[in-house]
Amino acid sequence: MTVQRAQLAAEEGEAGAAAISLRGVVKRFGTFTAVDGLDLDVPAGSCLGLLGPNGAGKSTTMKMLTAQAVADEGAIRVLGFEVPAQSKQARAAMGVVPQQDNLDEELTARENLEVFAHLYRVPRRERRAAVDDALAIAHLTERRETKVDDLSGGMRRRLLIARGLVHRPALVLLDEPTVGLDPQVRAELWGLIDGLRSRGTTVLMSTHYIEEAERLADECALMSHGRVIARGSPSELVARYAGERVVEHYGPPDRLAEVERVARAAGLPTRRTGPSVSVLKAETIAPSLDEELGPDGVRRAASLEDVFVVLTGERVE
Ligand SMILES: Nc1ncnc2c1ncn2[C@@H]1O[C@H](COP(=O)(O)OP(=O)(O)OP(=O)(O)O)[C@@H](O)[C@H]1O
Repeated sequence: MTVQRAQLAAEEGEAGAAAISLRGVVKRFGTFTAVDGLDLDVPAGSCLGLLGPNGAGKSTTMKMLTAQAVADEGAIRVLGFEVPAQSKQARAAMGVVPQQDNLDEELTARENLEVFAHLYRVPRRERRAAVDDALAIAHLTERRETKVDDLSGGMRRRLLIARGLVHRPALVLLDEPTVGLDPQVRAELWGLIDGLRSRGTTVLMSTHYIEEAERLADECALMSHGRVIARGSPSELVARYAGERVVEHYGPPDRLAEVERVARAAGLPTRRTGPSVSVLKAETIAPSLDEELGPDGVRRAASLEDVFVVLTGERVE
């Protein structure tokens, strides 16, 4: 596919076209390799959740897509443009919502969006409608003349997202969109992100909140040590790595160690959660093994959190 053709396909959200493609991408900081041969495609029109523990390389990956960081090796293509060589064009076509709130507090919600509409070269006669649309998407129409300083934390976050949408990009990058927010504000933002997805905007969202990825992403790419170690829809990942059910055993440390030993000898994955050990893929446990594991297990449905912990060896927040 030619560059122009790929670009058109990605911009039009053609099924199967990759809006983002990374091949063999490496990023080093001194002797430390933060991104280690990353291959990743984000199909146009989908929402991909980049999930991983702290330090997995999610933010560095996002930064390389906007050329804020430059890869040491590999190839990156965003909406058909090569990055960093054509990063100016790529940045003009995508919306970026940063983790840090950098709104202009002295300006109103509307003025903040107007500045960006101008920066993103939205034609003058279309600017007003573009700003109005972005305000409406973020449910901020009634607050258009409110100074940012007087908006609540949740409203500011919605305005930050609206600002990333004002030039009607085909692709939006969201870096940890709800980090540190209370549950109510998080739920509001989830509604907003869900709306983007249903309008066909391609979304790449980094997060370390499992629930966020589970709730919003068509697919999750689980990152660890700078690579994607598993990818699929949340339900596919759960089925593949954790099965249908989990049995959770509570007890003193030696009892937990015993459960782990027995389960692992039978080839079943396990995870530790504070005072308990969970045995995954419990639906495959034969009656004799069930007896050996003991009657104290509590059964529950397997979750994406189980997958995260088993594959990354990390705890979740
Ligand atoms: N500018 C830098 N200089 C040196 N090391 C860096 C730099 N930026 C990132 N790193 C290191 O690279 C690794 C990956 O960082 P990155 O921020 O991409 O991870 P992350 O998955 O986004 O984690 P978090 O959720 O904590 O942001 C970390 O170990 C981090 O300390």
